[in-house]
Amino acid sequence: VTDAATTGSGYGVLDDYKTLNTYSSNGTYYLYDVTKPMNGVIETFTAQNGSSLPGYYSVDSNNSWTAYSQAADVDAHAYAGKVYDYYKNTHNRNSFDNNGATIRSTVHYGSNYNNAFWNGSQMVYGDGDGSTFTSLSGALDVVAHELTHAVTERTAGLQYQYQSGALNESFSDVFGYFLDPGDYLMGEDVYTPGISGDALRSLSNPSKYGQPEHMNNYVNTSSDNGGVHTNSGIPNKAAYNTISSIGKAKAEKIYYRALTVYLTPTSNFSYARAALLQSAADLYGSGSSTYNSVKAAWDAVGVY
Ligand SMILES: CCCCC[C@H](S)C(=O)N[C@@H](Cc1ccccc1)C(=O)N[C@@H](C)C(=O)O
Ligand SMILES: [Zn+2]
Repeated sequence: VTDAATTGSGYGVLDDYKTLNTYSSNGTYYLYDVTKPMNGVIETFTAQNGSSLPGYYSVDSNNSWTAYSQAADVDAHAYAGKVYDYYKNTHNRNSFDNNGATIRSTVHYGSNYNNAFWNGSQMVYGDGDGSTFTSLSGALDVVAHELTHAVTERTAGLQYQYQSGALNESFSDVFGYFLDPGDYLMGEDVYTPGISGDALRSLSNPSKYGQPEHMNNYVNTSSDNGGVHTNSGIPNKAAYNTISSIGKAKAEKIYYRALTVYLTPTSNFSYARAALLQSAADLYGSGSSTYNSVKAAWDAVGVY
């Protein structure tokens, strides 16, 4: 029996229809995408609500991925492909290692697991408990957040603690916005399925969801690796200030350059300001309005 790349279809977490890059072998279909250039494979697994990784290939008998239990698999696979395409088409980066590394996701991790993460090798998504979250792969900004951790790990290597950790989190949120620019909200598509209009975080209004948005309100804590999900509100607000003044197209070039050229494992907020200013100068000139907008964005959050 011949093995072949195939096109399947199915429904995502929000019951949205989509086509899928799949693979058929011996009469079974796999969420295994071989369509990317330079052999960058994208593959999706299920942990079947266990906690061992990667678990089992997500499979289907007829390439029609329509079961409710397959929705998280469908979105993890489709959205990983979208994030791959973004980094390739916008930044000419071939996967998170810029060398065609296989992008692996596992869904249905754990039981009622209200989170998603990059474990150093792959992306992992819980199904949520149905109240705080629904399946987290159902949001493109979540998938972009997690895959950006992989890019960060292979470039700046920002240590996941205190200010460098808050920057690590912020860059994941900011690229989550670049993938899902309809609003400045984070996770809104999968957060509190019973409540509309809310989100886990907001780039434009961090304080609405309990985050500081000025250095004067930096939270000194040892919990959550030094408050990485709290203090990310400060660089997130600076990013909102930047994007709203210079636009997405320029902002994403500046953010990608800072992440891949200037930031280091121990960079703090002040260094991130300098890295973004240098990137703006490199790309648009040191006296440019773009440069001045980045400067104003960080002045406004009290980081110099
Ligand atoms: C397992 C240990 C914790 C890992 C934290 C991962 S990287 C993370 O930051 N996950 C995101 C998921 C996300 C992303 C965008 C939008 C919504 C939700 C996150 O923010 N997790 C929150 C719930 C947290 O860990 O506090
Ligand atoms: Zn994260």
